[in-house]
Amino acid sequence: MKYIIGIDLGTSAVKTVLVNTKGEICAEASKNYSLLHEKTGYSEQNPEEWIQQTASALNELISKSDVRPEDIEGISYSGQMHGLVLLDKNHNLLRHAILWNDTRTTAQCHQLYEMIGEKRLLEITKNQALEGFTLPKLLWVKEHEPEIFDQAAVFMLPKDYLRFKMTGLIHSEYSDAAGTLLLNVSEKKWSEEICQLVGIDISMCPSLVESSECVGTINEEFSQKTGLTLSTKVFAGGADNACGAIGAGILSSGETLCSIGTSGVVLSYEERNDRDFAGKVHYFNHGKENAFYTMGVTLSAGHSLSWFRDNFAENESFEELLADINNVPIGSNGLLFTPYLVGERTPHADATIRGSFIGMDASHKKRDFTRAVIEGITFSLNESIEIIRENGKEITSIVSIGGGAKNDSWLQIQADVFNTKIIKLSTEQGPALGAAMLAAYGCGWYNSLEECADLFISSSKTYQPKLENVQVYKQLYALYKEVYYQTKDLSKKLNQFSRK
Ligand SMILES: Nc1ncnc2c1ncn2[C@@H]1O[C@H](COP(=O)(O)OP(=O)(O)O)[C@@H](O)[C@H]1O
Ligand SMILES: O=C(CO)[C@@H](O)[C@H](O)COP(=O)(O)O
Repeated sequence: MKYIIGIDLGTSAVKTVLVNTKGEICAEASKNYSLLHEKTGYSEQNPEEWIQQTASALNELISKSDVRPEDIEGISYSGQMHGLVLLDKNHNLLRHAILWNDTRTTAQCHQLYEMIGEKRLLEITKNQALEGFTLPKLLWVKEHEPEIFDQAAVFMLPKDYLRFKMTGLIHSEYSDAAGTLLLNVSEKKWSEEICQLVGIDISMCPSLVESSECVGTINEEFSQKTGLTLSTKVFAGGADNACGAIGAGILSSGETLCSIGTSGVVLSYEERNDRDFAGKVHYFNHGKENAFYTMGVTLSAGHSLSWFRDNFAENESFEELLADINNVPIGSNGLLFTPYLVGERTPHADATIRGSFIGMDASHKKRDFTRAVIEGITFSLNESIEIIRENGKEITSIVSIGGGAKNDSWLQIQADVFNTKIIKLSTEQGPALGAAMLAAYGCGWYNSLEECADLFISSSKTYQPKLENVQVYKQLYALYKEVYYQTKDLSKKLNQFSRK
């Protein structure tokens, strides 16, 4: 039997899966790492930790599976998007990675509009200038750490750095490059025009390949660290949301995904490279060749729940914390939560907005707060669904993946708030499975990703919207949407008192 490995370099952990030719998951191993929040709005990670923890997860994966390393034919990647990794000319790291949920770059986003023009930026990249994207981070380093920027020879995205450490070779691929604001999304090439206008040398951009392309094999150093053989083929991989979509079978028009990890994402497949969403949702290249997707992002989706648990229910598992939410009525007894812990992306591109509980009263218990957090995250994702629907998409079913798809009550809440059927898959491995599928397809096991999806993916349960719940949620959702406008200015004023 032959095997492939999928690696998902997430924000909270690296997850690895070993899959056989029948699409069966034979082993899983995961290792956590930390987030560094040195100041309000900052979010960084040490890329060396990604490498150490991936090596340790792969070691565990191989030893517990008992497969012969020479039977592992291919390996591929999914990675948290947008993070900036900077290397010098000898390919040494210059600083910690600045991550997708770091919001220090509001000034650089304004500068980008001044240098390029909002309309032209949108024409080339299909996206707005948002704090989370890579180019504003590059400009921030240029302005605030010139001594580091002067040494920078190449920039990389998180999983591309991991692949580089495993092969010694530097590449980028379209699905992740799309999230940098340096890619001409429809023409699939780095934009010389943007590089020139913002003063970035285009040689800093790694060469581009397709997600399923073989870029090399495992190098000596990583083989020694993990037990992988030098003959295992390495495929480029994709952005975590592209891989999440592949791993959920979102491979043709009309298919939509909801992924609740640290962030929350609503993603809809697009065949064409020329649709105009006016930057209201992201428009990126898929991991499937010449395909695209639109996507709305809630920055703190799962993060809001883990923040709540870590601070107010420290010793409880997510299962324990959520056990009681069905004993709380829809609307959490008059409590609303907005999940703006680190600002927001869709539909409000606003780095200074902060979260709130509205409607607290003396009768509220912890379970009311817990349900309010779950409902608030789901309302926020519904704002992205609303934009996609308003632009002519009919959404009649959504595949739900990520940590947020582990809980039955939450899946029913998604069906009721989104007013559509929700499909839960039989494996929880979304992006890691998508990465494994890229390796399986790249190895030539199947003629297409679709053929691979038929074998690898199956649904385990569906959740239908309940009409009476849908009606109540519609009223609550209208109130939820008002909270942003009512708290926007307050958040700005409070900002001066936040931790610097
Ligand atoms: N059993 C569970 N029930 C509900 N939510 C969960 C559960 N387990 C994890 N989560 C949520 O999922 C999030 C982690 O999702 P995951 O997809 O593993 O994240 P990432 O890929 O961002 O590292 C947690 O922050 C938490 O909010
Ligand atoms: O910024 C985005 C997408 O634009 C995030 O979705 C990141 O890609 C991180 O994802 P998770 O770690 O939450 O899966």
